[in-house]
Amino acid sequence: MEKSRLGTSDIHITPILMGTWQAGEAMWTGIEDADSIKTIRAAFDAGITTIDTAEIYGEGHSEQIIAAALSDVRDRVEYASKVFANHLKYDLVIEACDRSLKNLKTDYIDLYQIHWPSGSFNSEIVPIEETMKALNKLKEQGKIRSIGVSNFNRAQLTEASQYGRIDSLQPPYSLFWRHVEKDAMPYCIENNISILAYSPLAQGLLTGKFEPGHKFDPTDNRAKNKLFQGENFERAQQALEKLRPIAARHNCSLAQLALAWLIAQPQTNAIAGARYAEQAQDNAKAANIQLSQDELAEIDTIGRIVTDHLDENPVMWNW
Ligand SMILES: NC(=O)c1ccc[n+]([C@@H]2O[C@H](COP(=O)([O-])OP(=O)(O)OC[C@H]3O[C@@H](n4cnc5c(N)ncnc54)[C@H](OP(=O)(O)O)[C@@H]3O)[C@@H](O)[C@H]2O)c1
Repeated sequence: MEKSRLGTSDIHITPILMGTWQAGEAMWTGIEDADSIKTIRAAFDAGITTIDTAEIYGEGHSEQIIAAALSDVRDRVEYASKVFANHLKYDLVIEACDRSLKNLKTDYIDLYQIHWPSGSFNSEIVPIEETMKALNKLKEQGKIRSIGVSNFNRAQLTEASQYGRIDSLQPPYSLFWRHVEKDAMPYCIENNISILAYSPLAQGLLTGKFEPGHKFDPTDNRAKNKLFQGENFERAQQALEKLRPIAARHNCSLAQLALAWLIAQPQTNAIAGARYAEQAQDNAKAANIQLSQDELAEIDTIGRIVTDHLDENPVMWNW
């Protein structure tokens, strides 16, 4: 898989990243640790070398699973982890990073991201200058190789950039939710900041596997995702019907088509979550699909059937 530079850093990342929010028994997804380890290893074997995690995913369990899957190939993978909104004070950032290093069984994290802006989830307000000071210190010490932010809007990203180099933004971004294009994306393009899109399959909706009337298990948080409800869901089905012939022309799945469209957007890489090895393998193949300019424009228009009717992030509850 051809890698690209992360921001202006000397790190190179794959266009499809492996998302590990779902990894392991600590999460609601009901996946056994051994299966998550196999899934992450399958992603690596399929060419995905950049792995996204966070201290809050299973309270460090996701990071431990990544270490179990990939420690023997550490020099061939890039780890991206995150510090949560309740750990943004100087000392807490340093401690959180040390915990993540221990969980990941490594002495450096390639990309360390602020997961949510201070104040999110009722966390204490911490000036961004203080958090950036800690991140710059960690970078100086070689514990992290680059700094990123997630769920920041343009104003927050601009402010954080005053205190140090930001190499990536991780926003929710898919064919069905494109708010970042109007907000922070132009700033990222001007300033050479990579976009690492999360929920790129709209939590699985873009795979086309959910039929009308689908009922989620009550423990599945997607039951609260507005894209899976009412008119949004109906519009999504209309859009998916229009995408099917394009996918058929490329002999690919709808998931691959949605990811291929996304990674063709400026400076954009996609963090695809996968519960099973087959899903990770399927997603990795999206990197080989070449869409023409006409097809990109056609897919763009189809996506608007859904996204233009949404006025807030449908997957807001997510981590
Ligand atoms: N920064 C943040 O605040 C934030 C927030 C959310 C996520 N993330 C990151 O982004 C990653 C991805 O986001 P996400 O998990 O929310 O959404 P996603 O990647 O859009 O969807 C992932 C889900 O789609 C289904 N799926 C994936 N590939 C498939 C395939 N090839 N065929 C069929 N089904 C497939 C799986 O669910 P089922 O098997 O259950 O159907 C999987 O759990 C996370 O793992 C995490 O690393 C970050």
